[in-house]
Amino acid sequence: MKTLAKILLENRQNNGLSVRQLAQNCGIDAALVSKFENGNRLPTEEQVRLLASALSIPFAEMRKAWLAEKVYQLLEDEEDALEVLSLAESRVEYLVGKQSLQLEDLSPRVKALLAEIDVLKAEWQAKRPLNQTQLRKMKEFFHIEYTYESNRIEGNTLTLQETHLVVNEGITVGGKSLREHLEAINHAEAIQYVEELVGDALDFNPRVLLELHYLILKGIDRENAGKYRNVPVRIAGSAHVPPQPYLLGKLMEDYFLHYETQKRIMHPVILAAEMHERLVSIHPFVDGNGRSSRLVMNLILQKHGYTIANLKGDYASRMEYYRALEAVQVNNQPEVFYLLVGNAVKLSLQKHLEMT
Ligand SMILES: Nc1ncnc2c1ncn2[C@@H]1O[C@H](COP(=O)(O)OP(=O)(O)OP(=O)(O)O)[C@@H](O)[C@H]1O
Repeated sequence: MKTLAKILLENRQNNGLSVRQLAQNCGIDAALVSKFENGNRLPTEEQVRLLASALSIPFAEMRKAWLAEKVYQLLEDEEDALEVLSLAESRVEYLVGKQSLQLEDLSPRVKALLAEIDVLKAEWQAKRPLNQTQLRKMKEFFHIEYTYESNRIEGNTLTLQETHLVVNEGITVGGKSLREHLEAINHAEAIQYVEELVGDALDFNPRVLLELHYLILKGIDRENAGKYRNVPVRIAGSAHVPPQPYLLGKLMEDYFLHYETQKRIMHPVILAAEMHERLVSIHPFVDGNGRSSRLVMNLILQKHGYTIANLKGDYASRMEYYRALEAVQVNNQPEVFYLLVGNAVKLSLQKHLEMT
């Protein structure tokens, strides 16, 4: 890209104008115009507008060169200029990258899956109201399965049956650590909180996220439960490096802003997948990011009338989940993750329908 100085000089010469003539045409002092052309001074935005008009250059084009020059001037003496630029770039991508994603932007494969899901959802909703005992039993079944699988992703070794005994019967399982017991109990409590929110006017917001995280780490990590991290983190085995802690405040602000702007635009399944992926990619907590993000996804899904999407914790499924996250983070390809979440939503609706 040409510098602003070069654009000015070349366009003035191509227009057959002297510096004085150009200065007269745009009402700017000739000495100042010379400084702009030499790169010794940067015009104001208004001066860029006047120069663009006098030289018949589209203002938007010239403004881009002007903004790039401003960024350059800001960073030219910085030792870590490239690193700062790449951090700023990821912020900008995050802000504008997918903001306008709408149904028509999705691939035919994702759209077809969403169409199937919405047929199933309509069938599920047509079953309402379900018998209360039946509903309670179903919830008990799916909540335990969800706690089991989500904690299994995290490395918890309780079996499905043991998870049931710990959560529903209050039984201690021999040979399993206190932490594993607490993880099961905490996750079940966090689902309960999600359930309350589903029936409540309160929408997903920063306080809800911190509360969910607090419930996940309650009694396990008092120092970090319900708090954003203030240390850098790495995700084991992943090429994705979560942002430095000093960026978290702004990133989380953007995260919730994104939710507010997209919640009435995006398809709910895509919205839920995105809020999940963005949260684990930012990785705002020292621990418990995956479990919290999966709960956020399920809060959004259930608020829109879908059933709990359960990502499985067996080795192959876990690898598929991590690969799908990396595809978004490293290659900016969210499709695989949308399909993964979409398939989990579809399976969940099918299982719920089979049980009615
Ligand atoms: N590229 C990636 N590869 C693997 N995991 C990733 C990646 N990006 C984000 N993650 C997320 O990081 C989570 C692990 O982070 P963390 O240990 O803080 O969460 P957790 O809730 O304690 O554990 P888990 O999510 O494994 O249950 C993964 O579950 C996944 O959701």
